[in-house]
Amino acid sequence: MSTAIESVVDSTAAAVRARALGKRYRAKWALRDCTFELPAGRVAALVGANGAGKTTLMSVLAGLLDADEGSAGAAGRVAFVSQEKPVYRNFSAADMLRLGARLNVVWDEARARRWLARFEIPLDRSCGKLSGGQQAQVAFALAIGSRPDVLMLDEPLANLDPLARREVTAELLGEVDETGMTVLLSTHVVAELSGVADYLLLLAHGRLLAGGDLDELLGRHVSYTGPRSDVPPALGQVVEARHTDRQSTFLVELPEGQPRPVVAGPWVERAPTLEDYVLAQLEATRKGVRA
Ligand SMILES: Nc1ncnc2c1ncn2[C@@H]1O[C@H](COP(=O)(O)OP(=O)(O)OP(=O)(O)O)[C@@H](O)[C@H]1O
Repeated sequence: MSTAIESVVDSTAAAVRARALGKRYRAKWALRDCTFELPAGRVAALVGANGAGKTTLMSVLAGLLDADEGSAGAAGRVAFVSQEKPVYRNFSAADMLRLGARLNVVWDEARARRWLARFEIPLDRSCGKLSGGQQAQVAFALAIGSRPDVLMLDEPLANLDPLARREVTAELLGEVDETGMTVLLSTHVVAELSGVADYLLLLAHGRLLAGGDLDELLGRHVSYTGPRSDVPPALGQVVEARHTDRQSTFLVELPEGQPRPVVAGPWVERAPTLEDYVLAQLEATRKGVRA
C-alpha cells in the first residue's frame, strides 16, 4: 500500500494529519487505522499504555519511520525530540547550539540560549557530564531553537524532577503563545498535563481510542458518586464503574445531542479530570471493555 509523508502547508488549519495510518514491525501491527487532524496552535497530549504505539506514531509523523498504510503529514518545520534525548556526549551545550545553527535552515540562537539559561544548564560542560534531566533540556533547547511549526516530544517529562516538569510545561506554553507552534507530546504523567494540554490523542493497542478537543471530550463525561448501585443515575455509556460495599462511582459518557440530565441526591456529580478520563479509558481497554 502506498504511503506518503506529505507537507500539509495548505489553507486548512490542521498542523498534523494522519489518515488510516498503519505501521507494522514484521508481521505485528504497532499502529493501525489511525486517523486524526490536530489543529494548529494546540498542545496535544498523546497518551496510552506501554506499547500502545505512541513512539511509533510520533516517529512516523516525524518522517523517521515509513508507514505501511495510509498517509501522514505535518505543516511546516517539524522538530522531534525522541525519548533518547539525542545529544553528543563529548559536545558541550554550546557545541550543541553551534551544531543546531549549522544543521537548521532556520535557527534562533537567542531562543535556544534563553531555554538553557532558564534551566541553569552550564554551556561549557560536556553533555556526557550532565544529568539525564539536563541532557533533556539541551535537546529541548535545540528543538526550540529550530523554531519548529510542529514540536513533537516523546516523554519530555520522564527525566525531570517535579519542579522541572512544571517549569518545562509552563515554558512550553509560553513558546506556544509566542510562536503559535503546535505541540504533540507523549506522556505517562497525565496529571501534570492538566491546564497544559488542550487536545487529546488516546492510543490503545495501536488504535486511536479517543481524540479531540479536551474540553469537549471531558464536557461529554460526568463522574457520579452515590450509594452502592449496579447502574448509574443517568443514561449514557458507562466508561468505568467502581464499587465499595457502600458506594459506587461511575464515569459516564452522556448521549450526544440531549440535554444534560439532572441527577437528584444522594448522587453527587462532578466533572472528570483529564487523569480520571484517561485512567478510566485505559482500565476499560485493559479489561477488554473497549477495543
Ligand atoms: N523496533 C521495533 N521492532 C519490533 N517491534 C517494535 C519496535 N518498536 C516498537 N515495537 C512494538 O510496537 C508496539 C508499539 O511500541 P511503541 O514503542 O510505539 O509504544 P509506546 O506507546 O511508545 O510505548 P511506551 O509507553 O512503553 O514507550 C509495541 O508492541 C512494541 O513492542
